[in-house]
Amino acid sequence: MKIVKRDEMLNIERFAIEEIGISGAVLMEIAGNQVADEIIRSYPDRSLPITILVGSGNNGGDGFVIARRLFDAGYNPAAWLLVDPEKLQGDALVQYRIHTARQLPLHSIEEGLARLDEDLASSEAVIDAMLGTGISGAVREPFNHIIEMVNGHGAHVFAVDLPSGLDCDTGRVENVAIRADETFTFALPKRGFFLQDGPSVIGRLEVKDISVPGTLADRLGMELPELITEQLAVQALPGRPQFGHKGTFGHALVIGGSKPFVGAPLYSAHAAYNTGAGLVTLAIPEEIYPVIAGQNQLALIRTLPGAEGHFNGEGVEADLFEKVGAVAVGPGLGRFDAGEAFIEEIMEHLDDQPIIIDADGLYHVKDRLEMLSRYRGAVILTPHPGEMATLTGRTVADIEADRITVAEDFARKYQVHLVLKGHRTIIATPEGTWVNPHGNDALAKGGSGDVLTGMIASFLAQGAGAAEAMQAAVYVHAASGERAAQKYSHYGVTPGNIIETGKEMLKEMEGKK
Ligand SMILES: NC(=O)C1=CN([C@@H]2O[C@H](COP(=O)(O)OP(=O)(O)OC[C@H]3O[C@@H](n4cnc5c(N)ncnc54)[C@H](O)[C@@H]3O)[C@@H](O)[C@H]2O)[C@@H](O)CC1
Ligand SMILES: [K+]
Repeated sequence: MKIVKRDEMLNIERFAIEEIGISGAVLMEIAGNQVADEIIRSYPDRSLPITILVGSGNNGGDGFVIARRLFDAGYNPAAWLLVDPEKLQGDALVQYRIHTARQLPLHSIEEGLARLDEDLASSEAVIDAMLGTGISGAVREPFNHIIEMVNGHGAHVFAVDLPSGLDCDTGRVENVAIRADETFTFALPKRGFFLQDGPSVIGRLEVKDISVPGTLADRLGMELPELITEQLAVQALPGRPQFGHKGTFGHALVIGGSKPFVGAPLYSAHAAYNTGAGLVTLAIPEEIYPVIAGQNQLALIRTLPGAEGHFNGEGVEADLFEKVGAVAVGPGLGRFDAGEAFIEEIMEHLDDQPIIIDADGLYHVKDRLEMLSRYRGAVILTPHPGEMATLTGRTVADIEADRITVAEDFARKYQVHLVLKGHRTIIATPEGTWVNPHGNDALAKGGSGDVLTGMIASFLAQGAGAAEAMQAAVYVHAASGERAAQKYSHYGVTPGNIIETGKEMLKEMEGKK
């Protein structure tokens, strides 16, 4: 499913209205019906107190449709028009006229905010049809006060298209925004849901079909980021030939580890093994061999010479890469003087196998990005925002302000594949962009990134293309975080739990393949 900005959504809708010939009022009718149906499904009790907040634009028009449909279904919602009816235009005015012609009850803002607050205080559900994609700037009076009133009460809040106050494109909340429990968005998910404040105000997101399919975006030649869904991840997952042997499923090489970071390469190697790699080799500095050997029963171990608890940059020889299908360098690597040259040498030994560069591996390539552009195979970088700041010379705040654009620009400029981690991970490649709506705070722990790296390496070794391996791994990793938090609490999830739960996710996914 594609993700859109305001102008893109408007262009698609304009095309649907002008070229396809489905009128705006019809779209509004479908949109309002879709939300009303959800509310009726959620609350079969017709006596439930519901307040509907209707704004001045087409988002308010949707609110009129919802109100009418709920009255027709036997509910008695308190519908509040929050602007002077003189200000209504277009399809919203059409809906207002239908509402009044039907002689359905309608409260006016003239009755005062105190009276509205009484309705809000006694409501079980509030429907926010105040502001949608058309918002510009900070929320103005009286909507700012009304939003604070809604957020101050405990009712279940349904946002229509988007929570009022959220910017559709940037995900920024300028002053206030509705904190929705559920957002029913129309046609396509909006970009702001996945950026900045978006994820914390949208609640559960559901995309409602309003007869404006995403395929219209293709017809208009729009290149849009795509949402990572289970279905997409299932397709991306490499196949498993039934009679394959360990060679069929590839050999992943993980290069990393140092005295302070012994666990990191182990997590990567174990994640690779537990997601299907045929063979995993762990290349570590010789100094940490005893600790690693004591904790590892799965991977083959290769030691390289070290100094002061790190690699010393030597010992990178051709046989290390024999029959290796994918390489991950960085987990637990740490920083050492020869780091830059070490990674350069690794890349020189490779033919065109995909290479993932993670953690301090990223630090060591920050001044050698052209080397990455020149590499014959796929280069996958997996920075968190801090590492992305190091790679780009920008601030973390800059990166977080528009993660999608930052990731896209970097991937195109250096012709690399990027997993920009964080709350709503972005995958950007020279060919396309994907946004991951899954994951939670349970993943925000040391070791979690090492697991992700291992999963990507594993899928690459099993023959997935770079973009597919990233999509499948990002999905499995994030969805496992969500699933594991249900079992072990958000506090208690460990990277090991992510690996274990990842197997449950894979079990479900292979059944759908
Ligand atoms: N265009 C279409 O074909 C469809 C649009 N739909 C609905 O239409 C919405 C977009 O409608 P509009 O473009 O009319 O925009 P909105 O209804 O989102 O908002 C525009 C109105 O809000 C006011 N406004 C803007 N910024 C404000 C601020 N900061 N503080 C207070 N008031 C502010 C404007 O004066 C204007 O009256 C979508 O979100 C969706 O809900 C749906 O009915 C489906 C079809
Ligand atoms: K809204």
